[in-house]
Amino acid sequence: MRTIEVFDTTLRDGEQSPGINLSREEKLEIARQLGRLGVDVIEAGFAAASPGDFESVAEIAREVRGLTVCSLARSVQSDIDRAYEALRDAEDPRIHVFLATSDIHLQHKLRLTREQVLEQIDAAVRYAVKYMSNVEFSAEDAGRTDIDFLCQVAEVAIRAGAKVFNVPDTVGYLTPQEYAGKIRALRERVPGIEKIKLSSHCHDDLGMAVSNTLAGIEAGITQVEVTINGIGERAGNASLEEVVMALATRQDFYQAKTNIVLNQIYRTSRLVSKLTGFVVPPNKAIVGANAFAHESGIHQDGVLKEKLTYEIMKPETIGVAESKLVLGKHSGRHAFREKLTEMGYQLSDEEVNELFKRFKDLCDKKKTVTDDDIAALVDDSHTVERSDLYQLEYLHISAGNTAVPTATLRVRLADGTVVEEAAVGNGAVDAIYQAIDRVTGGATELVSYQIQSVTGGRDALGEVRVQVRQGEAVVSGRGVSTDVLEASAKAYLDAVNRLAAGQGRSAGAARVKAGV
Ligand SMILES: CC(=O)SCCNC(=O)CCNC(=O)[C@H](O)C(C)(C)COP(=O)(O)OP(=O)(O)OC[C@H]1O[C@@H](n2cnc3c(N)ncnc32)[C@H](O)[C@@H]1OP(=O)(O)O
Ligand SMILES: CC(C)C(=O)C(=O)O
Repeated sequence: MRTIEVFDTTLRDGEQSPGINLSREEKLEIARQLGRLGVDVIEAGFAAASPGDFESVAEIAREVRGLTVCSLARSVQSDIDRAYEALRDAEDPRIHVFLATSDIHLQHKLRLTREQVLEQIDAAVRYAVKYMSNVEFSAEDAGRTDIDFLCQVAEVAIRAGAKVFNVPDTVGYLTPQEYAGKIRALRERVPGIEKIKLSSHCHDDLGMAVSNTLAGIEAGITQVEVTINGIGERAGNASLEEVVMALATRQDFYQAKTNIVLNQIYRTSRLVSKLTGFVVPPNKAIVGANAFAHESGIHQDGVLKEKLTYEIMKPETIGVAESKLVLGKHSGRHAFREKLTEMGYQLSDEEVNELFKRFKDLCDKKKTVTDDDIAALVDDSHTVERSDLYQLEYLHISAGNTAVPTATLRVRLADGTVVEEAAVGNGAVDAIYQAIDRVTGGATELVSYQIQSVTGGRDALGEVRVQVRQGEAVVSGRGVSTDVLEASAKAYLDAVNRLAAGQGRSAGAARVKAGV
C-alpha cells in the first residue's frame, strides 16, 4: 500500500481566498491543529509577500514540530532569501519555488521566452538548494502547459536539485483523464522523476479539483496539495477531507493511504471555518452538517435497521459524534417513534399515530422540527385528551392598524355539534376570546396571558399560557402553534375545557399564585 503525503496549503493558497485574512495568532492556531491532524507538510505562507506573512511563517517554523514547514517563493533571489530567513528555525524546512510555464502566462504575464523560463527555473532552484536540500518546484499553470515543454521544465528542475516536482492545474481547467495523462507522460518521459516526489495541486474552477487529485494519485502522484474545506484562490483547491476520506474509504480501489489522523478532520474543519468566517455549506461532503444526517423516511428506516444501507463511512471516523436522523416532512413513523423513545416518551401505537399526523401538519408549516417542538406536540396532545368538550376547528382573524379586529371561529362540541361565532375586540386576541365566550356562553375573565417562543427562528412554535376565572374557579390553559393567534385560541379553549371538567382552583388560591 502506497502512502500519499499530504501538503496542506490552507494558510497560503487557502488564505488567498477573497474575503479571508487570518491574523498571526489565528494562523498559528490552525498550524497547531494541522499538526494534530497529521499533515506531512504545512505551507505556512509566502514569506516575501509582507512582513506579516514573514512573521507568520517564522512563528509556525519555530513552534510547530514533527512535520515539514514550507514557504512559497517566486523564482527570484530576494523571495528565496526571505523564505529561507523565515524558515531558519524550522525542524524540517522546505522552500517552494514556482514559475509559470504555460504559453499564455509566458507571453502575457512574464513576457519571457521558453528558453528564458528554463534558465530562470534552473537558476532559482539552484539558488534555493544552496540554502537547503528540501526544495520543491511548481510549474504554475502546468495544466495548460504543452506536455513537451512541461517535460523539459521538470527535467531542468530535477537536474537543478528539486526534490519535489509539483504539477498545478492552476486554473482548474483539466478533466481527470487529462490530468492523469499529464502525470503519466511526465513519469514516462522525464529522467530521474521516479527519484523525487511528484505532487498535485488542483483548483476547483470546474468543480473537478478532488477528482483530478484522485486521478493524479491513480497515475502516480505521491504528494497532494490540498486545503481544509477546499478554500483557496477563486473557487478553491482540492479539499483535504474529501481526498483523504476518498482514499480511506476506497482503499480497495486506490491502494493508497495517508498519515492523516482521521478523527481530527471534523475539528479542523470547524476551526478553519470559525477563523476564516467561511461557513461550510450543509451539503459539503464529509464535513457538512448534513453529511451524516438522514431526513427521508425510507432512508431513516434503513439506517435504523442497518447503518450500512445509507452510510459509506462512520461519522465517528472523522470525529463527528454520530449520525443524525433529522425529522422533517419526509420522515416516516419509524424515525418518529425512535425520536419519541429517545426523548423518554412511552406512548401507545395509537398515540404515536395521532401525534405523527400532527407532526406532519407541523412540518408543512415549519422548516426544521426540533426536539422542543416535538415535546410541545406531545404536551399539547395530552392537553386535548384531558379536556375535549370544545375543540377548535377553524379560526379566521381580520386585523390591522385601521381595521376593527374581528375573529370568526368554528368549534366542535363533544357531542359532535358544530358552533360558529364571530366577535370584535380591542385586539385580535380579545376578539378571539369574545368569540369563544359566545360559543361557551360563559362569563369568563382573563386573569393573565403570557406568550413565548418554544424554539428559535421566525417559524418557531409560539406557546401561550393563560389563566381564566369563572366565578370562584380559576384555571390555567396552554396552547401551542406556529401561529400565535391560533396558540392564543387554543390556550383559552384549553382553560375553558378545564373549567367545564371542573378542574378550577378557588379564586383566592389563584389570586395568590397569579399575584392579582
Ligand atoms: C498561482 C499562485 O497562487 S501564485 C501565488 C500568488 N500569491 C500571491 O501573489 C500573494 C502574494 N503576493 C504579493 O504580495 C505580491 O504579489 C508580491 C509581494 C509577491 C509582489 O508584489 P509586486 O512586486 O508589487 O508585484 P506584482 O504582484 O504587482 O506583480 C508580480 C510580478 O512578479 C512577476 N512574477 C510572477 N510570478 C513570478 C514568479 N513565479 N517568479 C518570478 N517573478 C514572477 C510578475 O511577472 C510581475 O513582474 P513585473 O513586476 O516585472 O511585471
Ligand atoms: C504556486 C502554485 C503551486 C499555485 O498555487 C498554483 O499554481 O495554483
